[in-house]
Amino acid sequence: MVNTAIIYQSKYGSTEKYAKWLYEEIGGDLYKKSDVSINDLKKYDTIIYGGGLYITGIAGFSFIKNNYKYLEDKKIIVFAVGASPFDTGIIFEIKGNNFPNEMKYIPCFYFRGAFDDRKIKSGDKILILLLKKLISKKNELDYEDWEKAFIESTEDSQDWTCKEYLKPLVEYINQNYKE
Ligand SMILES: Cc1cc2nc3c(=O)[nH]c(=O)nc-3n(C[C@H](O)[C@H](O)[C@H](O)COP(=O)(O)O)c2cc1C
Repeated sequence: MVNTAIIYQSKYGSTEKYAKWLYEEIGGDLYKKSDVSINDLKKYDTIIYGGGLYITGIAGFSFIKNNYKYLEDKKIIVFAVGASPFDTGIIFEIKGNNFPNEMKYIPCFYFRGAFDDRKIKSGDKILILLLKKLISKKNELDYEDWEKAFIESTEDSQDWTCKEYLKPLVEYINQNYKE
């Protein structure tokens, strides 16, 4: 798809992996969020934004939210990458936590990422300790999905990234946006 920009923000590489796999599948132009300005996006019909999940927020998504008025005439698709296992409620949760009302119609996809304790940056190490402390004060039965996955995945290194997860997104694009 020539007229498509895939933009991503990735801290530890999972979202980047999915963005690159997607680029291999559908083409277009691939950008790190830090390398692109809203002006650069004027020429595209379709904008696909991907970001890692950090304490339920999609990394860098304010770039899309804050510039939404310039993007309203475009087709937008969002994907998020996190440690939580996939279930049908997760898209609802991600949208609830990240999408303002006027953006709720935007299609959103979720892919499972990775967690490697050895690669965690020092700022995140402190955050992880604090989060673990907070979460562990709750009754295990009350854990949100991401909290459960967070506690389990931070015990060990895990890599759930898999190209197959992209299938629903690629199918969606082929069905709806193929020129
Ligand atoms: C401080 C911290 C907070 C996180 N919060 C969440 C979260 O809320 N939900 C989730 O599913 N995964 C969470 N994760 C896991 C990351 O989303 C996961 O490692 C993902 O693969 C990161 O993608 P990236 O490497 O492209 O940034 C968190 C990880 C860290 C280090």
